[in-house]
Amino acid sequence: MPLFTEPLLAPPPPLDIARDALFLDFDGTLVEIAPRPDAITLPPGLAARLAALEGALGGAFALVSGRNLAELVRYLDGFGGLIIGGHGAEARGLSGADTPPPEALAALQSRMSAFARAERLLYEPKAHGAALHYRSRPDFGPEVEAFIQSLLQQFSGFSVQPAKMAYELRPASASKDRALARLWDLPRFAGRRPVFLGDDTTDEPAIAWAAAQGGYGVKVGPGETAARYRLADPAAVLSWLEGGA
Ligand SMILES: O=P(O)(O)OC[C@H]1O[C@H](O[C@H]2O[C@H](CO)[C@@H](O)[C@H](O)[C@H]2O)[C@H](O)[C@@H](O)[C@@H]1O
Repeated sequence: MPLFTEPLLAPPPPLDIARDALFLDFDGTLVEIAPRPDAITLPPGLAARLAALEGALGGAFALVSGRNLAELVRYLDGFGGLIIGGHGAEARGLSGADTPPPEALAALQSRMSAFARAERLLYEPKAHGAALHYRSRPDFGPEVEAFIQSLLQQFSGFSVQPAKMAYELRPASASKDRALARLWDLPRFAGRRPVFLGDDTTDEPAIAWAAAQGGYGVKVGPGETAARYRLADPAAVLSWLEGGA
């Protein structure tokens, strides 16, 4: 008898463009995970495809990522819609939504960068935090986590954000679900049902938020989740978005 360690979930029903509001994560959801953050390969015509989707949804669409907003804007040149970056700390298209960077940001980044150099890790500075990637040293996760936890004792205003082969520190007040709750007041979302697609731990609060508003979440890839549906990978996401799942 097979032993299932995670819920078996069906693919989502087709998107209802007249009724749904769509929120998409970036890394691992639209774009395959790569060895380094700057080594991703964008699916052909991604920005134009997102722009078309946004139009079809009457603007009820946003990209919601942990990445720096500036990077997302650069990768998606040609898509002019709503973007949430920095795990909810930054926004394009929503005035007054940006979280001020925590006061201790520069000191914190200097400690993380020095640790990365000493331990041969990849350091990723962010506008509101920073990440330590240990993909090149896959067994080193516990040490990275312990170091990140130790920083929490010394610098206030941050929360730990686990990511795929990485640990990040982000502003404690920023999260994807809180950012979505702010977006949700925009007139374009009125009367719609939120649908959130994501692949990682940072996406689970947003998945729960979508369900609490009467919508649903879709987990991309394997792993435990509160989502109602699952798609295997970014290729399956793109196919579903184009009506082919
Ligand atoms: O919220 P997301 O759009 O999913 O962003 C989460 C983090 O994604 C990036 O890191 C991850 O993807 C990299 C590229 O595939 C990969 O090399 C890394 O191991 C993953 O953790 C990004 O670098 C982070 O800033 C995002 O927070």
